[in-house]
Amino acid sequence: MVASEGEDARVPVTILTGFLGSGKTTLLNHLLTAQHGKKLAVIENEFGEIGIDDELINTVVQSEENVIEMMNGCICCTVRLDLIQVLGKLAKKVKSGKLKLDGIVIETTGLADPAPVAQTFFVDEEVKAFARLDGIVTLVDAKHVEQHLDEEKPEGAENEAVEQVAFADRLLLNKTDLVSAEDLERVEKRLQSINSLAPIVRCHKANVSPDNVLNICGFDLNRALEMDPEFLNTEGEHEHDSTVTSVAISQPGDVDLKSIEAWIGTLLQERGADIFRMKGVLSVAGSEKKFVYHAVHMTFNSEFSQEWKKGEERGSKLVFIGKKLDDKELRESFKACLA
Ligand SMILES: Nc1nc2c(ncn2[C@@H]2O[C@H](COP(=O)(O)OP(=O)(O)OP(=O)(O)O)[C@@H](O)[C@H]2O)c(=O)[nH]1
Repeated sequence: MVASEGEDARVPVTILTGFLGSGKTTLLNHLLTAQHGKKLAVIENEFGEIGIDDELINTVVQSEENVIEMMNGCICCTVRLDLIQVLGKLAKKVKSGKLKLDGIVIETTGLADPAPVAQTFFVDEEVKAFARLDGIVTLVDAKHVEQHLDEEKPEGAENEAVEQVAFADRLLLNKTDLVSAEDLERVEKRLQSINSLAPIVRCHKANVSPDNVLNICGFDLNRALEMDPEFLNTEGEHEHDSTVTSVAISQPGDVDLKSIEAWIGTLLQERGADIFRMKGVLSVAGSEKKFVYHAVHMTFNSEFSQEWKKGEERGSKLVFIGKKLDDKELRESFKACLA
């Protein structure tokens, strides 16, 4: 597409944010399968040292059609330079005519503050010339958001859930099936009290029209500066709540389904308040399919999904994010479930 005079020809960028388990990957899967005719590049960022989200993105759409880039680590701190690099790589391909791109979607980790990610699009000259920040879209888990907004943080640490709502250009109030109409009203009022400008779209399974997410022309630098006068200060420090940590387990071989179910059941019951997020792709003995599970606090979902491919090494990957996680204990109790 050739831009007409006055039109911004830069690639629009959407930052997808939202607390752990709010539905970002679910939305991404919709965006990648919807018939909008746009070619998107997706940049995935994960907290924790092993990647698992790429497994959770519908492999059908992980085709040549879409460009998926992975980055591990916290996007708002250490991996900012990686982000600039990934964007630089995309810019080069677009410039040389190898790639035509209608949009870039950056999925941040559930614990990221979107402001420093947004800042990248205003302070790095090369990035600025190639891409424009179109909007910050924040997924909100209707069932758990209040608990995270209310959370007392250690001195100096920011509340990421609040930042994510405050910086949103659009709020997608997801998981409407898990709460009552009164709860929804109350949550909506709470969101408006933090951010009165962002329109709120209610949804189930993050099923919204791509028009609600892509090319919304939502980001306004002046508003960002009003909220945070230090928005463009690259030296600015921010501190995460260090009591929230992650444990990642990667284990070759098969697990026994019954033992795993019992183990997860106990964790949900006994640790559901402290474990914000669990997810895993497991190799279950006797099954040709991958066993995928998700938990957001005590809400649990699991299914046998895609088949193991021929020649693919079978094994399990699990991630836990939360408070008071005991690395050693989690590993040992998981090992007891091996087949
Ligand atoms: N009941 C219900 N579950 C949902 C809804 N949307 C998403 N989920 C489930 O919530 C879980 C988390 O969804 P994800 O899309 O992985 O969330 P996420 O924000 O990408 O999670 P992280 O990347 O770990 O922060 C999955 O089991 C989803 O199937 C919804 O509207 N209702």
